[in-house]
Amino acid sequence: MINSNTDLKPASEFIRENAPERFIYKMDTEKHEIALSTKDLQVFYGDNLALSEGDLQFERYKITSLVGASGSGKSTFLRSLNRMNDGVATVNGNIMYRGVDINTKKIDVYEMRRHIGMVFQRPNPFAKSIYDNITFALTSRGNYTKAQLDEVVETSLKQAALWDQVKDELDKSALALSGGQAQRLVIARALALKPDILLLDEPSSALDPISSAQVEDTLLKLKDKYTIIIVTHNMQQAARISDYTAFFHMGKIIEYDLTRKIFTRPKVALTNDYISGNFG
Ligand SMILES: Nc1ncnc2c1ncn2[C@@H]1O[C@H](COP(=O)(O)OP(=O)(O)OP(=O)(O)O)[C@@H](O)[C@H]1O
Repeated sequence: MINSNTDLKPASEFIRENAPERFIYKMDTEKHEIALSTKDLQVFYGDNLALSEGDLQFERYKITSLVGASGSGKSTFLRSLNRMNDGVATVNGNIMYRGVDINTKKIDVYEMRRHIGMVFQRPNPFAKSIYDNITFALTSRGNYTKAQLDEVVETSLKQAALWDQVKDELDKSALALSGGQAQRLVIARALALKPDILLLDEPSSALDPISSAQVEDTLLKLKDKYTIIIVTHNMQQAARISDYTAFFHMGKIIEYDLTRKIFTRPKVALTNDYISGNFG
């Protein structure tokens, strides 16, 4: 007999009654290049466990949507990916980027964020010219010639599909741009640092439908060169633009798969309920 302690509970009692079923797609790394992955990610705000069992792989040059009801932990997860939760939450687990765990103390967080950039929900251009918005992060950390800066401004604005609209008024205040233009300027500002991965937290939820469609078009064009991870509440948007979708529920990733599978044949009943609009 392995253990004669008759006070121990039977092992069947370890099974949690209401633990939701989960399905997390694992990529074949021979066929898919992984740009970023997380392992056992766990996030606490004080004593409150906001996210656990965060294991995801993000494929290079693909768009991954993070979806789920309000408070399910999507932003908490996304913000952890480039250490935006430093000083706000305790993040345990590994975030692997090019063979390095970026969730360790020895990481130069500012340098890492040049590789993994973030765009927030509300367009937040600086009270500066369009030109200076793009060049600000570069000039504050290095020496560039005017020609180099001009080149970065043009390339970033073209990539963000804003160049044609603003090329003759680069000295104009960025605060005068429309919501959709401002959000594309903020995307251009992130691109100016030549990141590898772009994280976007509901980048079009504060925009009108036309501006939102422009931002979506921009993201689709960007995936040739960037790996994109986006939090969205808009199921149509997730279905339209993303290659992979992760469904979050009460601080856990319940299902992760190819977007077309999530939206046509989800493996977990809860995912189906959410995407069918039954809750959230
Ligand atoms: N800065 C914070 N301090 C304390 N608790 C927080 C903080 N940010 C988020 N939380 C809590 O963590 C949980 C997950 O929140 P999170 O913002 O990640 O969810 P979400 O799925 O992104 O929601 P939404 O779609 O509304 O943005 C919630 O219970 C929330 O109250």
